[in-house]
Amino acid sequence: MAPHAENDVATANGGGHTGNNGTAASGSVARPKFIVDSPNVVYTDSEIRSKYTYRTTTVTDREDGTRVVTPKETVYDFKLETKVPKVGVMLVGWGGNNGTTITAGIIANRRGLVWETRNGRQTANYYGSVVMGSTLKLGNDSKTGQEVNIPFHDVLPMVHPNDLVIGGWDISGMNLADAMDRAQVLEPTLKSLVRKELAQMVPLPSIYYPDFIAANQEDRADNLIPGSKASLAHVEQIRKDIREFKFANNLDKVIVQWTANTERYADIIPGVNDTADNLLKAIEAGHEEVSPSTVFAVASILENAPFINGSPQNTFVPGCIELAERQGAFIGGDDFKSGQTKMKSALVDFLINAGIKLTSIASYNHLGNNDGKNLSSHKQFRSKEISKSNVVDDMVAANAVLYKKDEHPDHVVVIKYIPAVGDSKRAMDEYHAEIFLGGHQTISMANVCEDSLLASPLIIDLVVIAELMTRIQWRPHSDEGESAKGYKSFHSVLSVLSYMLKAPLTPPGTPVVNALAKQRAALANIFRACIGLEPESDMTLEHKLF
Ligand SMILES: NC(=O)c1ccc[n+]([C@@H]2O[C@H](COP(=O)([O-])OP(=O)(O)OC[C@H]3O[C@@H](n4cnc5c(N)ncnc54)[C@H](O)[C@@H]3O)[C@@H](O)[C@H]2O)c1
Ligand SMILES: O=P([O-])([O-])O[C@@H]1[C@@H](O)[C@H](O)[C@@H](O)[C@H](O)[C@@H]1O
Repeated sequence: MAPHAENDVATANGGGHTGNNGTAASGSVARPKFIVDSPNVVYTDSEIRSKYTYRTTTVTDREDGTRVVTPKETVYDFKLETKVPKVGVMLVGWGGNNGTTITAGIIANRRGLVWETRNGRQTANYYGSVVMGSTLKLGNDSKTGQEVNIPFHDVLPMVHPNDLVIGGWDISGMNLADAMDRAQVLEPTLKSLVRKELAQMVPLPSIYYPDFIAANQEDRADNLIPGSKASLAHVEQIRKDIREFKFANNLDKVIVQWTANTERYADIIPGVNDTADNLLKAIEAGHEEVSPSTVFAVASILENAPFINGSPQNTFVPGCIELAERQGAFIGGDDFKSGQTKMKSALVDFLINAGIKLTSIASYNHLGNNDGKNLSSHKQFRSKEISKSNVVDDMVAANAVLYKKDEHPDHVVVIKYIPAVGDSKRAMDEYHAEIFLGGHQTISMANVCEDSLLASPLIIDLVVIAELMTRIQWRPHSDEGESAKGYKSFHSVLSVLSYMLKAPLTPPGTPVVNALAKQRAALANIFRACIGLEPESDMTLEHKLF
């Protein structure tokens, strides 16, 4: 049966319809990687529309003590624009270790560079990016029954990172080639191949409010927009920068991502940053408690450019979240989850779900890059300590067999600055647990994390997925035909980005999920729903019931 197509708008393409799950160069429609043959999926020349039945289970505890479990079905209509736009990404902190590394990495991939290393010839890749380096199970082969897995990037039409236009701001005016040298992350042979291009790239001047980052950063601050506290002029300058970057590069969309230094937490002050209007007034009044990252977030929201916070500070004060909701703009954060914490969330998920009672986590690391230098200041470290500590909370709270209410493992986070190791962070962790009959298990782990080489691919994942989310809309299922009525975007707070982040920001009042496997499953299954596919349950009944 030919796949369902509305009004035959889609033209047959080798018998199939020009369904559009593929990858496309920016601004074009991709050839299909696959088509979904279902009455619940409609392909047009510009959209994929799916009718999706979302199945959950509600639990009700009756007064007589009976617990009643009720399957529940909600039917949604999803609509995905399949044209892949031309996208730019503006990095705040572009001249830093992550900013220079991701810029060089995209150029290396775009040009297919190969360079000599002491281990032999190295070809550019996107390893460490879930979008570019991992796969998803599509289904089982109709003949052999074997799993069919496809590149994650192919499940829906997504921007290819090679097509991203990169720019941004930095309080340091150093060009990207010299900043790449300063970062001391990349092999000299690779640097020599991209140096000429990076030397042409100079970060835009940025805002610098000294009290928010370590005093030891002052010597970098030579590329500044005048003014040492929040102002509407700062918001307008950043908005202007975004518009001009978009125009100059003929972009359809711009995504703004904070990869600048970790700031101290901002105090949440009623009347200052508790509501959108108060925050805007506080910025106009130059209130000392409005941080540079919040000013960037506000400017991005007002330009309807998705803003993602790759650092742990509380950029998204309540007024900022309310502003994003009011403007229908996307925000996401906080704090890239790159090495030690990603391992922690996977290991804790495994231990607790194996019924092993984790009783303590000692999480130490030292590093010698500028991030570590900034974190050597207590207030900035405190921001990171919070994001690195809360990552186990949901997994512990979900297991009342092991943990009494409010009981949780001891957990300490230590970060030390040792310049000698540079960007090559040394993480050393000890996980101590109670096992059967009073026994104990102790897992000691050394994890050398090349911090920027682990974090930079996450910048790609965050940008590509945030952009994709701007092309997905939903509505409660309607039989009123496929008019555009009633569709709306996902909530402004993109909790779907949680897999890449230590402290996932979620819509106010909704739960935070840190379990790594759950985060990835949510991402994959939401994308499957957009093409009418059921969540991957891994039940494989086809291999059990015969
Ligand atoms: N593995 C990782 O690298 C990793 C993981 C999680 C989070 N992070 C966070 O990502 C951020 C960047 O990490 P990095 O290693 O690239 O740090 P970095 O210090 O090398 O780069 C930060 C850059 O931001 C610039 N900067 C500071 N304040 C600014 C402002 N107000 N406007 C514009 N630029 C500003 C600095 O000049 C510097 O170039 C840090 O906050 C870090 O905590 C990094
Ligand atoms: O993601 P992760 O490896 O757990 O955490 C890292 C920390 O271990 C490191 O000390 C810090 O400098 C990085 O910014 C990053 O936050």
